[in-house]
Amino acid sequence: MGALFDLPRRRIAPGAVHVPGWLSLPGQRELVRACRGWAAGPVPMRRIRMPGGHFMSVRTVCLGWHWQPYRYSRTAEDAGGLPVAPLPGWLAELGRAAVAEACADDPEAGAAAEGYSPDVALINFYDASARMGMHQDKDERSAAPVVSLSLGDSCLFRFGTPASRGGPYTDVQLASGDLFVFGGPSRLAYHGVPKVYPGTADPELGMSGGRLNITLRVSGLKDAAES
Ligand SMILES: O=C(O)CCC(=O)C(=O)O
Ligand SMILES: [Fe+2]
Repeated sequence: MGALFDLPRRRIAPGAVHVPGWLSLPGQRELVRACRGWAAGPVPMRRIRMPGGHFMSVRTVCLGWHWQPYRYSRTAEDAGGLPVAPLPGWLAELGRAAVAEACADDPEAGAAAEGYSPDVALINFYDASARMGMHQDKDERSAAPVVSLSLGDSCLFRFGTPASRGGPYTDVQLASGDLFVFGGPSRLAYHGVPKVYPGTADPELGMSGGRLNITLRVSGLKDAAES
């Protein structure tokens, strides 16, 4: 990589890398602005209703493909029925750079990163009391890594293994600007967000509170084979 200096990079599990401070403050501000726009529609940011009837505490809006438990579609049947907004090219490009950054110690994985082409983004907003239970990201039909970008308040991110929801796991603090990539043997690892730390964001960020998380994914889906 042509980085000016080496960012600290922590391997959390095989295929899972945490890069603190990857996004600059101006870069974070730009993403926060973009998230505001996406949250406004055409598909509104909403609480997802789970099959058991309860609603997630996190609010979510999608780009590229709309996710609801447990499938992707091009239209938001559970949120007004409109077509989901496209995933902008610059965001896919950012995802490519993220995978390259995470793989900087691993030339083979780094070469594969050049072909990384995410077509789904989930944008999650956490207020002070929101959290996300342990789950796998497994509705994609691709083994390509998931890229996670954090903005706003810090959180506790719990990262386990693909084998069990119950652990063992590693607890990581994700702060604004942090990158987390999980792929390879960790692609289907259980993970969740048990806690957000209110008031920890830089006031310069332009968020009045809460945490945003953007995950970029490769759906592996084609329009003709929607599921
Ligand atoms: O908010 C996070 O850091 C994780 C989000 C997540 O796991 C998901 O959207 O599937
Ligand atoms: Fe997830």
